[in-house]
Amino acid sequence: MSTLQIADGAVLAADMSVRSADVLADRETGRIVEVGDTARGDEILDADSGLVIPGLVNAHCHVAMTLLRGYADDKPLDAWLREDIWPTETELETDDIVAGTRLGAVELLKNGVTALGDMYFEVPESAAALAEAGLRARVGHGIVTVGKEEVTARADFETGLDVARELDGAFDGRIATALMPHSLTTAAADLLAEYVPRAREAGIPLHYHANETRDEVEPIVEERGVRPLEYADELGMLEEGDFIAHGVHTDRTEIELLAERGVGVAHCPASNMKLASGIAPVQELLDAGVTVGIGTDGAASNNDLDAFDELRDAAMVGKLKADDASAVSAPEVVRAATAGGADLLGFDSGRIEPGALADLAVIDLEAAHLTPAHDLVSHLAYAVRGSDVRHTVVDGDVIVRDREILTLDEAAVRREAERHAESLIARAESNR
Ligand SMILES: N[C@@H](CCSC[C@H]1O[C@@H](n2cnc3c(=O)[nH]cnc32)[C@H](O)[C@@H]1O)C(=O)O
Ligand SMILES: [Zn+2]
Repeated sequence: MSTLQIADGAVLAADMSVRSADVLADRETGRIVEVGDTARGDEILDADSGLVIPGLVNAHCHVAMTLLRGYADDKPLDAWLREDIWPTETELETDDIVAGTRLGAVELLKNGVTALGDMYFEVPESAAALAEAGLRARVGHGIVTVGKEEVTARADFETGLDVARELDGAFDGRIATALMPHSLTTAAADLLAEYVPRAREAGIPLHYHANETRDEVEPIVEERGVRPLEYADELGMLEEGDFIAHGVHTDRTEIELLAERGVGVAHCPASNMKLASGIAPVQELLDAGVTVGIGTDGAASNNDLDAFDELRDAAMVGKLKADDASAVSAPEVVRAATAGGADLLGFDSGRIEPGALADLAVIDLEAAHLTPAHDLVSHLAYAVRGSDVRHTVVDGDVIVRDREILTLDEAAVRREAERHAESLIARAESNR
């Protein structure tokens, strides 16, 4: 057994209590073996004056969209996708996506994110880039059929099913998959009816955008006479292990349906604010027993991948929505961003306890904005920033040490991303 000892820090336990302890991880199994006064490990990671937390889980993202960061802002979802994002995305080549994914991976890992849900295209290559950077991810090919011929639409579903089958468990289990139809309005009903059962046969869960905007809910209600999640249920798209993104405009019946089916929600507060989509009823979801995780969504609707920002946004808008300052409390958001997200993605992480995956982040508490330290859970929810992350560990391997990423050359990654972003935009604009 080769071990990593995260030494001399305070540790956040699953019950949200904090105590001084060392964490010992086995690098072969990638799991935590001991929390307490451990014997010396083979390698020591200094966590003095630090808080060891489960690595944050970014439950819903389109990582390679870092290339489109700041390219199109200040528009509602539908216009933003149709006028700016989709026309540009048609120009994306595999190496653009790899460059954007590496850039996103640097940002995520340096901000203490250890696992994510990623919906995009060129998944074999982007999943490899994520895993090689050191991230754990549940990935899928985003399937869109609107505006496509039947053959092309079907081919998109085939690609989605193929990558989900082929990549599940790849990279020593760091990569898991899902069938990812883009949304209930952008993926055709007849093809969903055909492919969802095929995913089930292969034991593949589903992930899709749902109830994100009002404009998405109304056409389904008008055309089918049921709420979007009832429609999803008719298609067999609400089974345990599935998770949706957003769930902003969900009514009581839909919330109960999610709870009954054991389907979780990746809440993306910044994206929902920026696109003026609305505010998800997070406290109601939690009260109903729905698992809630937190996601940044893509960098073009956020515009960064700092999961700590997201955690704070989730707490803030959760209170506004509930009209209650006690709603979406600090412990609740911290749990959502760690164990909640891990449960959504189906990873055995998000909790610091023996047997759990050793996916961890160490927060540097020596900062003016984190002084005094009355309550570290409060700090995690309201005061910590991504830049306070000192170390990040995945599978017991140190990926970020003293704010430096060890798996990638950050300067080279930034240069490459800049180059790909420029050429992508130039190609897209010359087509207009
Ligand atoms: N294969 C599809 C692409 C789907 S990937 C997932 C898509 O979700 C888009 N996206 C990013 N953020 C959001 C959001 O908040 N809501 C809905 N879609 C989004 C993203 O730009 C990307 O086009 C195609 O052929 O067009
Ligand atoms: Zn999204």
